[in-house]
Amino acid sequence: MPPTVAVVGGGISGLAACYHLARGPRPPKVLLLEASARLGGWLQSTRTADGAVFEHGPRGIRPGGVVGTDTLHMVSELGLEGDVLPVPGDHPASRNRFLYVGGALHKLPSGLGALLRPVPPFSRALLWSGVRDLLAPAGTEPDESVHAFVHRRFGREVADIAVDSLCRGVFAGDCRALSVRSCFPALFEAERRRRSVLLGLALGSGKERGAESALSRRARAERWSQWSLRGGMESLAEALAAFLRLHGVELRCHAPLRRLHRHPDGRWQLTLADGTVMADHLVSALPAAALAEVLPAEAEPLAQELRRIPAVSVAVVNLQYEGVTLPVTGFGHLVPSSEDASLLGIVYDSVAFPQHDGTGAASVRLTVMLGGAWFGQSFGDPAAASPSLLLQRAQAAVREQLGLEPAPTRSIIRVHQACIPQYTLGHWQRTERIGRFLAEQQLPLSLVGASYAGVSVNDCIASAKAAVGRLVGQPR
Ligand SMILES: Cc1cc2nc3c(=O)[nH]c(=O)nc-3n(C[C@H](O)[C@H](O)[C@H](O)COP(=O)(O)OP(=O)(O)OC[C@H]3O[C@@H](n4cnc5c(N)ncnc54)[C@H](O)[C@@H]3O)c2cc1C
Ligand SMILES: C=Cc1c2[nH]c(c1C)Cc1[nH]c(c(CCC(=O)O)c1C)Cc1[nH]c(c(C)c1CCC(=O)O)Cc1[nH]c(c(C)c1C=C)C2
Repeated sequence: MPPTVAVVGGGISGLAACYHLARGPRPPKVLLLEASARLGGWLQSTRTADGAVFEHGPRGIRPGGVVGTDTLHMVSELGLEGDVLPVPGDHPASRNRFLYVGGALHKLPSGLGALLRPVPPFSRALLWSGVRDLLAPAGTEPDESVHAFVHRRFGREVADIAVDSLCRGVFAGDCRALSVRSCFPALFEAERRRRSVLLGLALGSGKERGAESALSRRARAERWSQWSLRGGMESLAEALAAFLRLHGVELRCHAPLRRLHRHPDGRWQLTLADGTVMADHLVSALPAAALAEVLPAEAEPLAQELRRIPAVSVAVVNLQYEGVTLPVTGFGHLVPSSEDASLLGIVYDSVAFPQHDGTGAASVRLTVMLGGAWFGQSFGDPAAASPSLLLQRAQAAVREQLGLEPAPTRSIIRVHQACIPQYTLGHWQRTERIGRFLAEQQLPLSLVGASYAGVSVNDCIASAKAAVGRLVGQPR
């Protein structure tokens, strides 16, 4: 009898873990347990009768690097090539990103001009920040906040405006609390290797590639900045689920894991709402805090570390307008916390993916993201936040920041509780202690997912692939 591997959590990480388990030469028996009624986790797309697609979670995946190449390989294997919607390098959504500072939109600087003369909202030419980085001594701390690191290397303005906004646009987080070592490992390592971040990045290896496919070669040739799928990001979860069913993986929704016990024979006993299941190995694709709740008493030191990995809540408001024109064209804009802490930014979805506009009247689709690390102070308890207040805030921001006066013709409001893990200062020590505990106790447990080593969809898929590789003893 092949061993049984239970994968808990049916988000992209759990689905990808099942995918890599199922496609091996001698696959184990694989069982996926998901608490909710659907698979995909934060991959959530609403498709309307008129053919429009609204994303409530991720909306674009980066094609580059090992992880981006590997994801495109998986997408090819799933037969989704024909559904990929690329954003090529010369597209406005690739070239233009904006900051809303001092009551106005500013295109993020690019090109030589911006390097040599001051471009608002920055008061000095960015050349000076570059020179500072080339001359500043290397840091010696084992970790530092993203803000402190960028302030030290590039100066206060870059930290307060550009990097504050970047952390809001990726982690919905506060750059003064987030760890540079864990959130931006490439920057941290560049400084360690070459003393200067710019030098380190310029001389970095950059040659590593994942599993190539025709799709990844096309992405490189056309310099895609990101891609989506015709049916939205949720189609990736749907295609994975179809592949897994075909390969004999048992997929169970409405199956929350309540408790874990180690059976005397070494196997896990999983307590579900309607009975128990035995497994030789467990892959947890749960958020860290959810795993902490189900661990047995003897794993309390592990549970304590897991509880120290927090996550922030984000309100996602999708809006559709008819008969309006955006004042600028690009991916979207971010708002630094000094301008308005509660409003993270606005994505101009129609620019990157007009294919998702549907067949109705010419429309503009926007997504307003609110809250993040500032959710509590801005809107109170996310479990009780008022949808109408969030809608009002989102509409007001669109009016003020983009000048769109009419009321939207469609709106969808979602509050995602604890949806983006925060790698705060010292996260690397927490993950090391977690790894040590698992090894010392020889627990048949693998941890994958956004809580540990990267929040992007690519990183989640890569963490699942690496964990399965370690489990079955093969590089994958
Ligand atoms: C608003 C938003 C926008 C984003 N934008 C992007 C983007 O543009 N590009 C990008 O690359 N990434 C983006 N991300 C990040 C990325 O989408 C997530 O990090 C990723 O989807 C997390 O996947 P996961 O499988 O690790 O976790 P989750 O999606 O959280 O999945 C965990 C699953 O576990 C289940 N579960 C919980 N408890 C139990 C239990 N006890 N028993 C069984 N099941 C349980 C949950 O129901 C859930 O389905 C975004 C995220 C958000 C929230
Ligand atoms: C305003 C809030 C958010 C927006 N997107 C996210 C939040 C919290 C979440 C998110 N966005 C990206 C990722 C993946 C990161 C990766 O490594 O691939 C996640 C989790 C992609 C991304 N979005 C922006 C940037 C700079 C990045 C990093 C990758 C890249 O350069 O493409 C910018 C951005 N995000 C949002 C807006 C409005 C925005 C504006 C320019 C929305």
